[in-house]
Amino acid sequence: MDGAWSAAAVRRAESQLMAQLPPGTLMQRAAAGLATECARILMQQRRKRGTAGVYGSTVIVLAGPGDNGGDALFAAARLARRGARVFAVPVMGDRVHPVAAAALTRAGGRLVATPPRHCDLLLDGVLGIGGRPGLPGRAIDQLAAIDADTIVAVDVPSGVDVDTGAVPGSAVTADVTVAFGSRKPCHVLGRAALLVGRLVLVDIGLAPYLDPHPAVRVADDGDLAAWWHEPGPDDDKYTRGVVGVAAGSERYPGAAVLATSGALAGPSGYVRYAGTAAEHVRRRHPEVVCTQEVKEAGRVQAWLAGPGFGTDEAALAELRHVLESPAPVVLDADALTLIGEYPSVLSQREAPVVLTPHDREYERLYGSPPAEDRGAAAAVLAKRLNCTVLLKGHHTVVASSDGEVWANPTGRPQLATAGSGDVLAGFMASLLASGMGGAKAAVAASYLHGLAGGIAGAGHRTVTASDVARALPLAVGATLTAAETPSKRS
Ligand SMILES: NC(=O)C1=CN([C@@H]2O[C@H](COP(=O)(O)OP(=O)(O)OC[C@H]3O[C@@H](n4cnc5c(N)ncnc54)[C@H](OP(=O)(O)O)[C@@H]3O)[C@@H](O)[C@H]2O)[C@@H](O)CC1
Ligand SMILES: [K+]
Repeated sequence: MDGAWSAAAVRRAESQLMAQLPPGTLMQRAAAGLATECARILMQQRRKRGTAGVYGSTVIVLAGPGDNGGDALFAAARLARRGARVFAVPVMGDRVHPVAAAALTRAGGRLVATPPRHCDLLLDGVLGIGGRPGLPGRAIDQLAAIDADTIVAVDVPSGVDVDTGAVPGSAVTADVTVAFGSRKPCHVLGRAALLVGRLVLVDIGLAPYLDPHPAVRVADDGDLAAWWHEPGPDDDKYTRGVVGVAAGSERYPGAAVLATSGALAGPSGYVRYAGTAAEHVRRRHPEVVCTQEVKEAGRVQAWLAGPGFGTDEAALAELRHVLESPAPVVLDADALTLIGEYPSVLSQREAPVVLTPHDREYERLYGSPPAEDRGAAAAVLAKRLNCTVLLKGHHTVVASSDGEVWANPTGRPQLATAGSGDVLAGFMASLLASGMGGAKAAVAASYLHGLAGGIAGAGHRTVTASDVARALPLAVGATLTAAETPSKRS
């Protein structure tokens, strides 16, 4: 498991590490890693666009008053020694890291009030983990005036709320963010995560000192492999888990087809469908056993209820039947609307429930839209309803009722397509049926669904929900293989 640590947790780890090192060592490690990445970017730009490599390139630094500016200035000094023309602009009066500014000047860089209008690379060293949200006015003006081929944020895109990923004011939009020691929540949560661009982690030796419980957990291939239930020689279709899908209607048969596609792509051995779109499901998936009603479906190890299901009395009655079962349940789409209207139907429930709201559904359940701190927003709803909550978005968040928050690292815009959520919900129910716990199933489903979106959309192809369902087994295979041979994943 990987994670993202709050600014305070990073500072605690940093002070333990620094106590054992000569002064300035950590900043030099950070600056060296940053300069290496900048040099790589400049070389790539030369190959692609025929512009300068490091030698002869123009680099502008927006330098804030603290150590973040220090990192940027020391890295820029390294680039200046390799022949880059470096201009550093102090953006908070004259306050800049004095030792780093002197190092830059010695290397041939210049501190200026007005830099060139165009540069090959702009280093955002305005604010790091000591920054409050928002940017100083001079930084805003410079960002508007400078045309940069690539913007590299130092540690975090300046202006974001580091611990929550909220972006209440102006902030830098980076092409690449070079982060030191660990991810911070802003790299994986909320609108801030959209400003990060490609994230590069520089190892500065902090890992052994970080709290084992990060503020936000981030799953990796190893977690997925550890949680996955591989069928053994004694398994049969029942022991692998039976998943029940209560979805779709005469009006929305597609939701039933897509949700069962998702369920069939998962690890369970048997998929039952209960609902009025049975004919459509049977035609598309002859392996699914269909009934008209939940009551007739027989035993299952996990249910999905909700996609395309309707919100009328018949749907409410079916939802009640699902919730009466002792099996874990995923509630999606129309089931969330029904829970918002009749919250008492959840109150008797003891077996795990996973809710999968997008923002409007969240509002129906919670009474107000999710806060900009989406990790906290998911966690308060999870606690109130004693459920796991998967809050959908460009960076999906999962919160368990005991306060664990996970950010999904694999999401991508291609997944914002009709029916994609039905596939996700069906797949998640299959993971639950195979014995995975509520939060793990939600985390694993969003992780693999994101990878499947990438596989289906490779080569910038348009992606449909059916494509995502077809790509899910490939995503599973790639993840389990990569976990065995970590170097195989590019
Ligand atoms: N931790 C580590 O492991 C390592 C950390 N390292 C680096 O240190 C960075 C953290 O540096 P840092 O603590 O000096 O804080 P930083 O973010 O540069 O800025 C604080 C200054 O900004 C000001 N200020 C704040 N908000 C503002 C606003 N909205 N608008 C305007 N001004 C604002 C605030 O002034 P104040 O107003 O509070 O007086 C203060 O002067 C970290 O991100 C990483 O890059 C690496 O070198 C090595 C390993
Ligand atoms: K920064």
